[in-house]
Amino acid sequence: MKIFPGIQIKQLDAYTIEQEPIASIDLMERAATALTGAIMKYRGNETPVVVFAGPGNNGGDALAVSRLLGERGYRVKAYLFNTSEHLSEDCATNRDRLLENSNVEFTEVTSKFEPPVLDKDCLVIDGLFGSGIKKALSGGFAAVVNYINASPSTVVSIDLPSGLMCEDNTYNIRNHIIRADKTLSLQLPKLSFFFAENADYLGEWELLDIGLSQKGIEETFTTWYFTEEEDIRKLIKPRKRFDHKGNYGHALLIAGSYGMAGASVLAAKACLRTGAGMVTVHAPLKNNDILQTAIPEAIVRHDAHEFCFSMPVYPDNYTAVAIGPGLGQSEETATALIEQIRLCQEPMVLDADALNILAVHRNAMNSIPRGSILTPHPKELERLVGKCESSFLRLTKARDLATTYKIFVVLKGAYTVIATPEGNCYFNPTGNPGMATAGSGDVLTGVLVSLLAQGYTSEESCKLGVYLHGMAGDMAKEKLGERGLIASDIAENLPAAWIKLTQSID
Ligand SMILES: NC(=O)C1=CN([C@@H]2O[C@H](COP(=O)(O)OP(=O)(O)OC[C@H]3O[C@@H](n4cnc5c(N)ncnc54)[C@H](OP(=O)(O)O)[C@@H]3O)[C@@H](O)[C@H]2O)[C@H](O)CC1
Ligand SMILES: [K+]
Repeated sequence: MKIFPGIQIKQLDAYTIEQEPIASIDLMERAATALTGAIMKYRGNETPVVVFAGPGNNGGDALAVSRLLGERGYRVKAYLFNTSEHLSEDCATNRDRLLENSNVEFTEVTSKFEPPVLDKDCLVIDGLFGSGIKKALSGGFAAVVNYINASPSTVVSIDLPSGLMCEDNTYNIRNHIIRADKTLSLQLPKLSFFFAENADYLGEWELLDIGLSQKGIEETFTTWYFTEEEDIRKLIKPRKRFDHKGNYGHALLIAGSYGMAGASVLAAKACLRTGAGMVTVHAPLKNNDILQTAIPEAIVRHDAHEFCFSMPVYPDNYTAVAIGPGLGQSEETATALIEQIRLCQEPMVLDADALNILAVHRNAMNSIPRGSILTPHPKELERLVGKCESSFLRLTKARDLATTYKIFVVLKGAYTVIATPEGNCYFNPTGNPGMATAGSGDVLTGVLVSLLAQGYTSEESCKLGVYLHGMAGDMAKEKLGERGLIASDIAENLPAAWIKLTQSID
């Protein structure tokens, strides 16, 4: 699914109006009908409703929703803020429709505003502003936002919480943004929905189909995408009757210093559970027994060093290489890592301490094979690119890193985002807060190198791997809940995630 900037949403709106064709006011009515349906599912008509409408089309939607809810037996009070005596055409038409023929208690606010009582049982519909704002709310509008936020009422926002911008909110005024319980967004998600610092404003968000032109959506350029299950299913390669383990690659995992053997166990297990034909773990001597006992399916290759990685591995015997989980950052390890990167010519996976070492030895970034996959969490990314003031700026820097070095950057978190060497960004929908637990990233590294070893391209491996990892976490959550979930559970649930993803394929 594509994610468009606000300006392109406006163009798409205009394109739909022209191409379908449909009158602008009728498109608004279609949006209002979808919104009304979703609100009716959320709260029955015993709930008193107070609507706050702004002067633009977001306000127009809100006034149309007021009328439709009124027709469906809801008790509705609607306030239209027309303080600069200028309404969008469709907003004005909806005001007139509301005045003409409805049981809605309507107030047009032109100067002084006497706020209504907003109690716990009341549902507030926030239609002050949507995708049309360009700067932070201020003055009277900020006061209304504060009044709504201070109330105990449940708040549903139309399209976006008023005051939140579609993309960059780095310099927005945070307490001038509506804190919604639910956001009903029209047709497509907005970029700002994917950023942690906006979660409390959005509440739960849901998309409503308002029939914007599919052709328009297909033809409109974007670099931002929200991955859907059907995109992922298309990537999966079938397995054939006469296949043998040689067909599914041999992954090399360089991981786990002494005391961190668990990282290599988790990654190796995940690598096997994702379907690699063979897995070799290169580990310090001291970790041999742990690995051989914990994961008998893996081959263990011994470093000359007892405690850490010190000896680069010739990569030609392997289909794909991953390095980093639990590796440590000693000087010997750093030197070996840099040499390892130089030896590798094919895309590799770099995670955890490999990234921390690269942050200190920036020159080595130039030796990373094109198409390699880096999997930083936000702190690791910041060590590589410097401090980021907001998630939007962090995304921009992750993308710059990907395009500069022609690599894939998998920035981990809720909605893990994959930045490609071409500068595209794919947000992943699967996963849950239970996965915020030690070792979760090691499992992802194992999944990614497994897919690379099986012959998936780097881009396919990132999209499929991140999705599968999140799905395994979601399946683990179904059985265990979020709090007690640990990284091994993610690895253990990879087979179940594969089964779910390949239903109707295998
Ligand atoms: N394609 C769709 O998804 C559809 C969306 N619809 C709805 O339309 C809105 C977007 O409507 P738009 O009129 O473009 O924008 P807004 O309603 O958000 O606000 C515009 C008005 O607000 C004024 N404004 C802007 N910033 C501020 C501010 N910081 N303080 C005060 N006032 C502000 C702006 O004034 P200008 O002087 O800048 O013109 C406008 O008056 C979308 O979110 C959906 O809800 C359609 O209904 C269906 C199709
Ligand atoms: K809104």
